[in-house]
Amino acid sequence: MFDYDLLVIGSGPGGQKAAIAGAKLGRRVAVVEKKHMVGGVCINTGTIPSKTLREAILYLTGLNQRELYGHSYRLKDDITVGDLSARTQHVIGREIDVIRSQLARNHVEMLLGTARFEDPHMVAITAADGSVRRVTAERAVIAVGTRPARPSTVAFDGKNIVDSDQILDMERIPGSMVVVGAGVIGIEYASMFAALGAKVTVVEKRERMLDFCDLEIVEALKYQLRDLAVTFRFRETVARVEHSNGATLTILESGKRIPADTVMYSAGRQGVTDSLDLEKAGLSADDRGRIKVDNYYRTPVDHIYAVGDVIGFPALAATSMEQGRRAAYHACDEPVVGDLGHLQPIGIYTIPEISYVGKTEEELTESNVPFEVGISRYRELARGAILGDSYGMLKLLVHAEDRTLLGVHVFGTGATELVHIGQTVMGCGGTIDYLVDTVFNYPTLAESYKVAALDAMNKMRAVQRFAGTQGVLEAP
Ligand SMILES: Cc1cc2nc3c(=O)[nH]c(=O)nc-3n(C[C@H](O)[C@H](O)[C@H](O)COP(=O)(O)OP(=O)(O)OC[C@H]3O[C@@H](n4cnc5c(N)ncnc54)[C@H](O)[C@@H]3O)c2cc1C
Ligand SMILES: NC(=O)c1ccc[n+]([C@@H]2O[C@H](COP(=O)([O-])OP(=O)(O)OC[C@H]3O[C@@H](n4cnc5c(N)ncnc54)[C@H](O)[C@@H]3O)[C@@H](O)[C@H]2O)c1
Repeated sequence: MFDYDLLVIGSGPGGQKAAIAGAKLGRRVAVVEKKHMVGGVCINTGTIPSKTLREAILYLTGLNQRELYGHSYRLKDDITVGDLSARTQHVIGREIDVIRSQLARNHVEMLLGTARFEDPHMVAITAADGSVRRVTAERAVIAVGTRPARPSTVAFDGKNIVDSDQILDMERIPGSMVVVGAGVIGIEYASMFAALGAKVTVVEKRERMLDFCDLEIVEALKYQLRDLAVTFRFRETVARVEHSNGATLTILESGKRIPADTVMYSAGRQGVTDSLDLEKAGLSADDRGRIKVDNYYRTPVDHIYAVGDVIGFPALAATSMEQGRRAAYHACDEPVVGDLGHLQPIGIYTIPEISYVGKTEEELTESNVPFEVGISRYRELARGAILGDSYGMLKLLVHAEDRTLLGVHVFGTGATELVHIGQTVMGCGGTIDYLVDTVFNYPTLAESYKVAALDAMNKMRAVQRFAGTQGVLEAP
Protein backbone atom coordinates (compact mmCIF):
# COMPACT_ATOMS: atom_id res chain seq x y z
CA MET A 1 0.00 0.00 0.00
CA PHE A 2 2.87 2.40 0.83
CA ASP A 3 6.07 2.94 -1.18
CA TYR A 4 8.15 2.32 1.95
CA ASP A 5 7.67 0.78 5.38
CA LEU A 6 9.98 3.37 6.92
CA LEU A 7 10.98 6.76 5.52
CA VAL A 8 13.81 8.59 7.26
CA ILE A 9 14.29 12.33 6.71
CA GLY A 10 17.94 13.32 7.24
CA SER A 11 21.09 11.18 6.94
CA GLY A 12 22.96 12.35 10.07
CA PRO A 13 23.83 9.84 12.81
CA GLY A 14 20.18 9.54 13.96
CA GLY A 15 18.80 9.00 10.46
CA GLN A 16 21.53 6.55 9.41
CA LYS A 17 21.08 4.26 12.38
CA ALA A 18 17.28 4.41 12.15
CA ALA A 19 17.47 3.44 8.47
CA ILE A 20 19.91 0.57 8.96
CA ALA A 21 18.01 -0.76 11.98
CA GLY A 22 14.78 -0.77 9.94
CA ALA A 23 16.50 -2.50 7.01
CA LYS A 24 18.04 -5.15 9.29
CA LEU A 25 14.53 -5.91 10.49
CA GLY A 26 13.54 -6.62 6.89
CA ARG A 27 11.64 -3.38 6.20
CA ARG A 28 11.67 -1.39 2.94
CA VAL A 29 13.52 1.76 3.96
CA ALA A 30 14.52 5.03 2.26
CA VAL A 31 16.48 8.05 3.49
CA VAL A 32 15.88 11.56 2.13
CA GLU A 33 18.91 13.86 2.12
CA LYS A 34 20.19 16.91 0.26
CA LYS A 35 22.80 16.01 -2.33
CA HIS A 36 25.72 17.79 -0.68
CA MET A 37 24.85 16.75 2.90
CA VAL A 38 25.07 12.95 2.96
CA GLY A 39 26.15 12.09 6.51
CA GLY A 40 24.47 15.14 7.97
CA VAL A 41 25.86 17.98 10.03
CA CYS A 42 27.93 15.37 11.84
CA ILE A 43 30.07 14.51 8.80
CA ASN A 44 29.93 17.74 6.82
CA THR A 45 30.04 20.68 9.21
CA GLY A 46 30.00 19.41 12.81
CA THR A 47 31.60 16.55 14.67
CA ILE A 48 33.89 15.06 12.04
CA PRO A 49 35.42 18.22 10.53
CA SER A 50 35.89 19.81 13.95
CA LYS A 51 37.50 16.71 15.44
CA THR A 52 39.73 16.25 12.40
CA LEU A 53 40.72 19.91 12.52
CA ARG A 54 41.67 19.45 16.16
CA GLU A 55 43.84 16.46 15.31
CA ALA A 56 45.54 18.34 12.46
CA ILE A 57 46.21 21.30 14.75
CA LEU A 58 47.68 19.12 17.49
CA TYR A 59 49.90 17.36 14.99
CA LEU A 60 51.13 20.40 13.05
CA THR A 61 51.64 22.72 16.03
CA GLY A 62 53.38 19.97 17.99
CA LEU A 63 51.58 21.34 21.05
CA ASN A 64 51.46 18.01 22.89
CA GLN A 65 55.18 17.47 22.39
CA ARG A 66 56.33 20.79 23.82
CA GLU A 67 56.73 19.55 27.37
CA LEU A 68 59.31 17.11 26.03
CA TYR A 69 61.01 19.11 23.26
CA GLY A 70 60.69 22.70 24.51
CA HIS A 71 58.18 25.52 24.10
CA SER A 72 59.30 26.53 20.63
CA TYR A 73 58.73 23.05 19.18
CA ARG A 74 56.49 23.01 16.08
CA LEU A 75 56.19 20.45 13.34
CA LYS A 76 55.47 23.18 10.77
CA ASP A 77 56.20 26.87 11.14
CA ASP A 78 53.65 28.43 8.80
CA ILE A 79 50.50 26.40 9.13
CA THR A 80 48.04 27.29 6.37
CA VAL A 81 44.33 26.73 5.91
CA GLY A 82 45.32 24.29 3.14
CA ASP A 83 47.31 22.16 5.60
CA LEU A 84 44.29 21.92 7.87
CA SER A 85 41.58 21.43 5.28
CA ALA A 86 43.50 18.71 3.41
CA ARG A 87 43.10 16.39 6.38
CA THR A 88 39.50 17.47 7.05
CA GLN A 89 38.42 16.90 3.45
CA HIS A 90 40.15 13.52 3.36
CA VAL A 91 38.27 12.30 6.43
CA ILE A 92 34.92 13.76 5.31
CA GLY A 93 35.25 12.06 1.92
CA ARG A 94 36.10 8.75 3.50
CA GLU A 95 33.22 8.91 5.99
CA ILE A 96 30.69 9.78 3.27
CA ASP A 97 31.89 6.74 1.30
CA VAL A 98 31.45 4.52 4.34
CA ILE A 99 27.91 5.81 4.94
CA ARG A 100 26.87 5.45 1.31
CA SER A 101 28.24 1.93 1.19
CA GLN A 102 26.60 0.89 4.48
CA LEU A 103 23.22 2.20 3.36
CA ALA A 104 23.54 0.59 -0.07
CA ARG A 105 24.57 -2.84 1.22
CA ASN A 106 21.59 -2.78 3.57
CA HIS A 107 19.32 -1.92 0.61
CA VAL A 108 18.36 1.46 2.02
CA GLU A 109 17.34 3.69 -0.86
CA MET A 110 18.84 7.21 -0.89
CA LEU A 111 16.39 9.82 -2.20
CA LEU A 112 18.29 13.03 -2.92
CA GLY A 113 16.47 16.28 -2.19
CA THR A 114 14.63 18.26 0.48
CA ALA A 115 11.61 16.63 2.08
CA ARG A 116 8.36 18.25 3.22
CA PHE A 117 5.16 16.65 4.39
CA GLU A 118 2.07 16.70 2.16
CA ASP A 119 0.04 14.64 4.61
CA PRO A 120 0.88 12.36 7.57
CA HIS A 121 1.94 9.53 5.22
CA MET A 122 3.13 11.44 2.13
CA VAL A 123 6.35 13.38 1.63
CA ALA A 124 7.29 15.55 -1.38
CA ILE A 125 11.01 15.58 -2.21
CA THR A 126 12.38 18.55 -4.15
CA ALA A 127 15.65 17.71 -5.93
CA ALA A 128 18.44 20.20 -6.65
CA ASP A 129 17.09 20.68 -10.22
CA GLY A 130 13.65 21.66 -8.86
CA SER A 131 11.89 18.41 -9.81
CA VAL A 132 9.48 17.03 -7.21
CA ARG A 133 8.88 13.39 -6.34
CA ARG A 134 6.16 12.19 -3.97
CA VAL A 135 6.56 9.07 -1.85
CA THR A 136 4.39 7.44 0.78
CA ALA A 137 5.47 5.59 3.90
CA GLU A 138 3.75 3.68 6.66
CA ARG A 139 6.08 5.16 9.29
CA ALA A 140 8.54 8.02 9.28
CA VAL A 141 11.55 9.16 11.32
CA ILE A 142 12.38 12.88 11.33
CA ALA A 143 16.15 13.34 11.84
CA VAL A 144 16.67 16.77 10.29
CA GLY A 145 19.10 18.12 12.90
CA THR A 146 19.93 21.76 13.55
CA ARG A 147 21.71 24.75 12.05
CA PRO A 148 23.56 27.54 13.86
CA ALA A 149 21.24 30.13 15.43
CA ARG A 150 22.09 33.55 13.98
CA PRO A 151 21.01 36.74 15.72
CA SER A 152 19.29 38.98 13.14
CA THR A 153 21.23 42.00 14.42
CA VAL A 154 24.59 40.59 13.30
CA ALA A 155 25.73 40.96 9.67
CA PHE A 156 27.33 37.57 9.00
CA ASP A 157 29.56 37.79 5.92
CA GLY A 158 31.09 34.32 5.96
CA LYS A 159 34.60 35.79 6.13
CA ASN A 160 35.17 37.98 9.18
CA ILE A 161 31.87 37.44 10.95
CA VAL A 162 31.01 33.77 10.82
CA ASP A 163 28.97 31.05 12.45
CA SER A 164 30.42 27.68 13.45
CA ASP A 165 29.61 26.16 10.02
CA GLN A 166 31.32 28.97 8.12
CA ILE A 167 34.50 28.85 10.20
CA LEU A 168 35.42 25.68 8.31
CA ASP A 169 35.60 27.69 5.07
CA MET A 170 37.96 30.33 6.48
CA GLU A 171 40.42 31.75 3.93
CA ARG A 172 43.24 32.28 6.42
CA ILE A 173 43.98 31.52 10.03
CA PRO A 174 42.98 34.58 12.05
CA GLY A 175 45.56 36.26 14.28
CA SER A 176 42.82 37.26 16.70
CA MET A 177 39.31 36.01 17.25
CA VAL A 178 36.22 36.69 19.34
CA VAL A 179 34.14 33.61 20.16
CA VAL A 180 30.57 34.47 21.15
CA GLY A 181 29.07 31.77 23.37
CA ALA A 182 31.05 29.44 25.62
CA GLY A 183 29.02 26.30 24.90
CA VAL A 184 30.76 23.14 23.74
CA ILE A 185 31.21 24.38 20.17
CA GLY A 186 32.57 27.76 21.25
CA ILE A 187 35.09 26.34 23.70
CA GLU A 188 36.24 23.57 21.36
CA TYR A 189 36.97 26.08 18.58
CA ALA A 190 38.42 28.65 21.03
CA SER A 191 40.96 26.07 22.19
CA MET A 192 41.83 25.04 18.61
CA PHE A 193 42.46 28.60 17.41
CA ALA A 194 44.37 29.42 20.58
CA ALA A 195 46.56 26.38 19.93
CA LEU A 196 47.19 27.79 16.44
CA GLY A 197 48.45 30.97 18.10
CA ALA A 198 45.40 33.21 17.67
CA LYS A 199 44.60 35.66 20.46
CA VAL A 200 41.13 34.45 21.44
CA THR A 201 38.52 36.26 23.55
CA VAL A 202 35.50 34.25 24.66
CA VAL A 203 32.34 36.21 25.47
CA GLU A 204 29.67 34.36 27.46
CA LYS A 205 26.56 35.83 29.03
CA ARG A 206 26.38 33.22 31.79
CA GLU A 207 28.49 33.28 34.94
CA ARG A 208 30.46 30.15 34.08
CA MET A 209 31.03 27.86 31.14
CA LEU A 210 30.17 24.18 30.66
CA ASP A 211 28.14 24.30 33.88
CA PHE A 212 27.05 20.68 33.47
CA CYS A 213 30.69 19.54 33.95
CA ASP A 214 32.68 19.08 37.14
CA LEU A 215 33.74 22.51 38.42
CA GLU A 216 37.32 21.47 39.25
CA ILE A 217 37.82 20.10 35.75
CA VAL A 218 36.39 23.22 34.10
CA GLU A 219 38.75 25.30 36.25
CA ALA A 220 41.67 23.14 35.06
CA LEU A 221 40.58 23.70 31.45
CA LYS A 222 40.30 27.45 31.98
CA TYR A 223 43.80 27.52 33.43
CA GLN A 224 45.21 25.68 30.41
CA LEU A 225 43.33 27.93 27.97
CA ARG A 226 44.48 31.10 29.71
CA ASP A 227 47.99 29.71 29.34
CA LEU A 228 47.31 29.63 25.58
CA ALA A 229 46.37 33.36 25.77
CA VAL A 230 42.58 32.93 25.83
CA THR A 231 40.73 35.77 27.58
CA PHE A 232 37.35 35.01 29.15
CA ARG A 233 34.59 37.59 29.46
CA PHE A 234 31.82 36.00 31.54
CA ARG A 235 28.53 37.76 32.39
CA GLU A 236 29.01 39.82 29.25
CA THR A 237 26.70 40.05 26.25
CA VAL A 238 27.57 41.16 22.77
CA ALA A 239 25.62 44.31 21.91
CA ARG A 240 26.78 44.54 18.27
CA VAL A 241 29.62 43.70 15.92
CA GLU A 242 31.08 46.31 13.56
CA HIS A 243 33.04 45.39 10.48
CA SER A 244 35.30 47.43 8.26
CA ASN A 245 38.24 46.73 5.94
CA GLY A 246 38.57 43.08 6.90
CA ALA A 247 38.60 43.75 10.65
CA THR A 248 35.91 43.59 13.30
CA LEU A 249 35.06 45.38 16.51
CA THR A 250 32.86 43.56 19.02
CA ILE A 251 31.04 45.92 21.35
CA LEU A 252 29.78 44.46 24.61
CA GLU A 253 26.76 45.75 26.53
CA SER A 254 29.18 46.74 29.31
CA GLY A 255 30.88 49.10 26.85
CA LYS A 256 34.03 47.00 26.29
CA ARG A 257 35.29 46.96 22.72
CA ILE A 258 37.27 44.02 21.35
CA PRO A 259 39.06 44.30 17.99
CA ALA A 260 39.67 41.02 16.13
CA ASP A 261 40.26 39.59 12.67
CA THR A 262 37.32 37.20 13.06
CA VAL A 263 34.19 36.92 15.16
CA MET A 264 32.69 33.44 15.45
CA TYR A 265 29.17 32.97 16.77
CA SER A 266 28.51 29.72 18.60
CA ALA A 267 25.50 30.86 20.58
CA GLY A 268 23.20 27.86 20.20
CA ARG A 269 21.48 25.99 17.38
CA GLN A 270 18.00 25.92 15.83
CA GLY A 271 16.05 22.82 14.62
CA VAL A 272 15.71 22.61 10.81
CA THR A 273 11.95 22.14 10.87
CA ASP A 274 10.78 25.33 9.17
CA SER A 275 10.71 23.84 5.65
CA LEU A 276 9.13 20.50 6.64
CA ASP A 277 5.48 21.68 6.54
CA LEU A 278 5.02 19.87 9.86
CA GLU A 279 1.42 21.06 10.23
CA LYS A 280 0.44 18.95 7.18
CA ALA A 281 1.56 15.91 9.17
CA GLY A 282 -0.34 17.12 12.23
CA LEU A 283 2.85 18.18 14.02
CA SER A 284 4.42 21.38 15.32
CA ALA A 285 7.79 22.61 16.59
CA ASP A 286 8.70 24.98 19.43
CA ASP A 287 10.34 28.39 18.97
CA ARG A 288 13.79 26.73 18.63
CA GLY A 289 12.48 24.39 15.93
CA ARG A 290 12.45 21.35 18.23
CA ILE A 291 9.92 18.51 18.09
CA LYS A 292 8.49 16.93 21.25
CA VAL A 293 8.71 13.13 21.60
CA ASP A 294 7.87 10.45 24.19
CA ASN A 295 10.24 7.84 25.67
CA TYR A 296 10.11 5.86 22.43
CA TYR A 297 10.95 8.96 20.33
CA ARG A 298 7.36 8.97 19.06
CA THR A 299 5.84 12.35 18.21
CA PRO A 300 2.19 13.11 19.04
CA VAL A 301 1.40 11.54 15.63
CA ASP A 302 1.86 7.85 16.46
CA HIS A 303 3.54 6.64 13.27
CA ILE A 304 6.02 9.55 13.08
CA TYR A 305 9.17 9.51 15.19
CA ALA A 306 11.82 12.21 15.73
CA VAL A 307 15.44 11.67 16.83
CA GLY A 308 18.75 13.49 17.12
CA ASP A 309 19.37 17.19 17.55
CA VAL A 310 15.85 18.10 16.41
CA ILE A 311 14.47 16.79 19.71
CA GLY A 312 16.94 18.86 21.76
CA PHE A 313 19.20 17.87 24.67
CA PRO A 314 21.75 16.31 24.70
CA ALA A 315 22.17 16.91 20.95
CA LEU A 316 25.17 14.66 20.44
CA ALA A 317 26.10 12.40 17.55
CA ALA A 318 26.64 9.66 20.13
CA THR A 319 23.09 9.82 21.50
CA SER A 320 21.47 10.59 18.15
CA MET A 321 22.65 7.24 16.76
CA GLU A 322 21.16 5.30 19.64
CA GLN A 323 17.91 7.29 19.51
CA GLY A 324 17.66 6.44 15.79
CA ARG A 325 18.13 2.73 16.41
CA ARG A 326 15.61 2.72 19.24
CA ALA A 327 13.01 4.68 17.26
CA ALA A 328 13.30 2.28 14.31
CA TYR A 329 12.99 -0.75 16.60
CA HIS A 330 9.85 0.67 18.15
CA ALA A 331 8.45 1.59 14.73
CA CYS A 332 9.12 -1.98 13.55
CA ASP A 333 7.53 -3.56 16.66
CA GLU A 334 10.88 -4.82 17.92
CA PRO A 335 11.36 -4.72 21.72
CA VAL A 336 13.54 -1.88 23.02
CA VAL A 337 15.27 -2.57 26.34
CA GLY A 338 15.87 0.14 28.98
CA ASP A 339 16.59 3.77 28.20
CA LEU A 340 19.69 5.86 27.56
CA GLY A 341 19.62 6.56 31.29
CA HIS A 342 22.26 8.00 33.56
CA LEU A 343 25.30 6.37 31.94
CA GLN A 344 25.37 8.64 28.94
CA PRO A 345 28.95 9.89 28.53
CA ILE A 346 29.88 13.45 27.62
CA GLY A 347 33.06 14.06 25.64
CA ILE A 348 34.31 17.58 25.01
CA TYR A 349 37.16 17.81 22.53
CA THR A 350 38.78 20.93 23.86
CA ILE A 351 42.57 21.10 24.07
CA PRO A 352 43.01 19.38 26.55
CA GLU A 353 39.91 17.20 26.34
CA ILE A 354 37.29 16.53 29.00
CA SER A 355 35.00 13.59 29.49
CA TYR A 356 32.67 12.36 32.18
CA VAL A 357 29.94 9.93 33.02
CA GLY A 358 27.56 9.88 35.98
CA LYS A 359 27.16 12.50 38.67
CA THR A 360 29.14 15.61 39.48
CA GLU A 361 30.24 16.57 43.00
CA GLU A 362 27.68 19.40 42.98
CA GLU A 363 24.81 17.05 42.09
CA LEU A 364 25.75 14.54 44.79
CA THR A 365 26.11 17.26 47.41
CA GLU A 366 22.74 18.76 46.46
CA SER A 367 21.04 15.40 46.83
CA ASN A 368 22.82 14.62 50.13
CA VAL A 369 24.60 11.52 48.84
CA PRO A 370 27.72 10.89 50.98
CA PHE A 371 30.69 10.43 48.65
CA GLU A 372 34.45 10.28 48.61
CA VAL A 373 36.76 11.57 45.89
CA GLY A 374 39.67 9.59 44.48
CA ILE A 375 42.13 11.45 42.29
CA SER A 376 44.95 10.34 40.04
CA ARG A 377 47.22 12.90 38.37
CA TYR A 378 48.88 12.04 35.08
CA ARG A 379 52.12 13.61 36.25
CA GLU A 380 52.48 10.71 38.70
CA LEU A 381 51.82 8.09 36.04
CA ALA A 382 54.69 6.73 33.99
CA ARG A 383 52.54 6.99 30.83
CA GLY A 384 51.85 10.67 31.64
CA ALA A 385 55.59 11.35 31.75
CA ILE A 386 56.20 9.42 28.53
CA LEU A 387 53.45 11.38 26.76
CA GLY A 388 54.48 14.73 28.23
CA ASP A 389 51.07 15.30 29.85
CA SER A 390 51.61 16.72 33.34
CA TYR A 391 48.21 18.40 33.73
CA GLY A 392 45.81 15.48 33.15
CA MET A 393 43.76 14.01 35.95
CA LEU A 394 41.13 11.37 36.61
CA LYS A 395 38.65 11.80 39.39
CA LEU A 396 36.36 9.11 40.76
CA LEU A 397 33.31 9.89 42.87
CA VAL A 398 32.58 6.96 45.13
CA HIS A 399 29.61 6.29 47.41
CA ALA A 400 31.03 6.61 50.94
CA GLU A 401 28.97 3.70 52.25
CA ASP A 402 28.65 1.04 49.56
CA ARG A 403 31.72 2.09 47.50
CA THR A 404 29.86 2.04 44.18
CA LEU A 405 31.18 4.31 41.49
CA LEU A 406 28.89 7.34 41.09
CA GLY A 407 30.83 9.48 38.65
CA VAL A 408 34.03 9.55 36.57
CA HIS A 409 35.56 12.84 35.43
CA VAL A 410 38.65 12.90 33.24
CA PHE A 411 40.77 15.80 31.97
CA GLY A 412 43.73 15.42 29.64
CA THR A 413 45.09 13.02 27.03
CA GLY A 414 42.70 10.23 26.11
CA ALA A 415 39.92 11.45 28.42
CA THR A 416 37.14 10.63 25.93
CA GLU A 417 38.38 7.04 25.61
CA LEU A 418 39.32 6.46 29.25
CA VAL A 419 35.88 7.40 30.56
CA HIS A 420 34.43 4.21 29.12
CA ILE A 421 36.30 2.02 31.62
CA GLY A 422 34.44 3.78 34.42
CA GLN A 423 31.19 3.70 32.45
CA THR A 424 31.48 -0.09 32.17
CA VAL A 425 32.16 -0.54 35.87
CA MET A 426 29.18 1.70 36.65
CA GLY A 427 26.97 -0.14 34.16
CA CYS A 428 27.74 -3.41 35.94
CA GLY A 429 27.00 -1.81 39.33
CA GLY A 430 30.66 -2.26 40.30
CA THR A 431 32.47 -0.87 43.31
CA ILE A 432 35.96 0.58 43.46
CA ASP A 433 37.09 -2.69 45.05
CA TYR A 434 37.17 -4.06 41.51
CA LEU A 435 39.49 -1.27 40.38
CA VAL A 436 41.72 -1.70 43.44
CA ASP A 437 42.03 -5.45 42.93
CA THR A 438 42.56 -5.41 39.16
CA VAL A 439 45.94 -5.39 37.40
CA PHE A 440 46.19 -2.73 34.69
CA ASN A 441 48.73 -2.69 31.89
CA TYR A 442 51.78 -0.61 32.75
CA PRO A 443 52.61 2.04 31.72
CA THR A 444 49.10 3.19 30.73
CA LEU A 445 46.74 6.05 31.47
CA ALA A 446 44.15 3.39 32.36
CA GLU A 447 46.25 2.73 35.43
CA SER A 448 44.87 6.03 36.73
CA TYR A 449 41.67 4.15 37.67
CA LYS A 450 43.57 2.00 40.13
CA VAL A 451 45.50 4.97 41.54
CA ALA A 452 42.29 7.01 42.00
CA ALA A 453 40.41 4.04 43.47
CA LEU A 454 43.21 3.50 46.00
CA ASP A 455 43.13 7.21 46.83
CA ALA A 456 39.39 7.06 47.54
CA MET A 457 39.81 3.85 49.53
CA ASN A 458 42.58 5.42 51.66
CA LYS A 459 40.41 8.44 52.43
CA MET A 460 37.50 6.22 53.43
CA ARG A 461 39.82 4.17 55.62
CA ALA A 462 40.94 7.36 57.37
CA VAL A 463 37.32 8.20 58.12
CA GLN A 464 36.71 4.68 59.42
CA ARG A 465 39.79 4.86 61.63
CA PHE A 466 38.59 8.09 63.11
CA ALA A 467 35.21 6.53 63.79
CA GLY A 468 36.96 3.75 65.67
CA THR A 469 36.14 1.02 63.20
CA GLN A 470 39.76 0.24 62.41
CA GLY A 471 40.77 -2.61 60.19
CA VAL A 472 40.02 -3.83 56.72
CA LEU A 473 37.18 -2.14 54.85
CA GLU A 474 34.28 -4.52 54.68
CA ALA A 475 33.03 -5.40 51.20
CA PRO A 476 29.50 -3.99 50.68
C1 LIG B 1 30.91 22.01 15.44
C2 LIG B 1 30.21 20.82 16.03
C3 LIG B 1 30.94 19.86 16.70
C4 LIG B 1 30.31 18.74 17.24
N1 LIG B 1 31.05 17.81 17.90
C5 LIG B 1 30.46 16.70 18.43
C6 LIG B 1 31.22 15.70 19.06
O1 LIG B 1 32.44 15.82 19.18
N2 LIG B 1 30.59 14.62 19.54
C7 LIG B 1 29.25 14.44 19.42
O2 LIG B 1 28.71 13.41 19.87
N3 LIG B 1 28.48 15.38 18.82
C8 LIG B 1 29.06 16.51 18.33
N4 LIG B 1 28.32 17.46 17.69
C9 LIG B 1 26.88 17.26 17.60
C10 LIG B 1 26.54 16.29 16.44
O3 LIG B 1 27.12 16.73 15.23
C11 LIG B 1 25.05 16.21 16.31
O4 LIG B 1 24.52 15.82 17.56
C12 LIG B 1 24.61 15.22 15.27
O5 LIG B 1 25.13 15.52 14.01
C13 LIG B 1 23.07 15.20 15.18
O6 LIG B 1 22.68 14.19 14.35
P1 LIG B 1 21.25 14.18 13.67
O7 LIG B 1 20.97 12.76 13.34
O8 LIG B 1 20.28 14.91 14.48
O9 LIG B 1 21.43 14.88 12.27
P2 LIG B 1 22.42 15.94 11.66
O10 LIG B 1 23.82 15.44 11.70
O11 LIG B 1 22.13 17.27 12.24
O12 LIG B 1 21.95 15.90 10.14
C14 LIG B 1 20.63 16.22 9.76
C15 LIG B 1 20.53 16.08 8.27
O13 LIG B 1 19.17 16.27 7.89
C16 LIG B 1 19.15 16.90 6.64
N5 LIG B 1 17.88 17.57 6.44
C17 LIG B 1 17.38 18.63 7.14
N6 LIG B 1 16.16 18.97 6.65
C18 LIG B 1 15.91 18.12 5.64
C19 LIG B 1 14.82 17.97 4.75
N7 LIG B 1 13.73 18.74 4.83
N8 LIG B 1 14.89 17.01 3.80
C20 LIG B 1 15.97 16.19 3.72
N9 LIG B 1 17.01 16.27 4.54
C21 LIG B 1 16.98 17.23 5.50
C22 LIG B 1 20.29 17.90 6.70
O14 LIG B 1 20.72 18.22 5.38
C23 LIG B 1 21.33 17.13 7.49
O15 LIG B 1 22.22 16.49 6.62
C24 LIG B 1 28.91 18.59 17.12
C25 LIG B 1 28.17 19.54 16.42
C26 LIG B 1 28.80 20.65 15.88
C27 LIG B 1 28.00 21.66 15.13
N1 LIG C 1 31.99 17.35 21.93
C1 LIG C 1 30.68 17.40 21.79
O1 LIG C 1 29.99 16.51 22.23
C2 LIG C 1 30.03 18.55 21.10
C3 LIG C 1 30.81 19.46 20.42
C4 LIG C 1 30.20 20.54 19.84
C5 LIG C 1 28.82 20.67 19.89
N2 LIG C 1 28.08 19.78 20.55
C6 LIG C 1 26.61 19.98 20.66
O2 LIG C 1 26.15 21.01 19.83
C7 LIG C 1 25.12 21.75 20.50
C8 LIG C 1 25.24 23.24 20.24
O3 LIG C 1 26.38 23.79 20.89
P1 LIG C 1 26.57 25.36 21.12
O4 LIG C 1 27.86 25.51 21.83
O5 LIG C 1 26.38 26.14 19.88
O6 LIG C 1 25.31 25.79 21.94
P2 LIG C 1 24.98 25.98 23.49
O7 LIG C 1 23.57 26.37 23.52
O8 LIG C 1 25.43 24.82 24.26
O9 LIG C 1 25.90 27.20 23.94
C9 LIG C 1 25.69 28.47 23.54
C10 LIG C 1 26.30 29.42 24.58
O10 LIG C 1 26.27 30.71 24.05
C11 LIG C 1 25.89 31.63 25.07
N3 LIG C 1 25.34 32.84 24.40
C12 LIG C 1 24.23 32.89 23.64
N4 LIG C 1 24.05 34.16 23.16
C13 LIG C 1 25.10 34.91 23.61
C14 LIG C 1 25.49 36.30 23.44
N5 LIG C 1 24.79 37.12 22.67
N6 LIG C 1 26.60 36.74 24.05
C15 LIG C 1 27.33 35.89 24.80
N7 LIG C 1 27.01 34.57 24.99
C16 LIG C 1 25.91 34.08 24.41
C17 LIG C 1 24.90 30.85 25.89
O11 LIG C 1 24.78 31.36 27.20
C18 LIG C 1 25.51 29.44 25.87
O12 LIG C 1 26.38 29.23 26.95
C19 LIG C 1 25.22 21.43 21.97
O13 LIG C 1 23.99 20.89 22.39
C20 LIG C 1 26.33 20.43 22.08
O14 LIG C 1 25.95 19.32 22.88
C21 LIG C 1 28.66 18.72 21.16
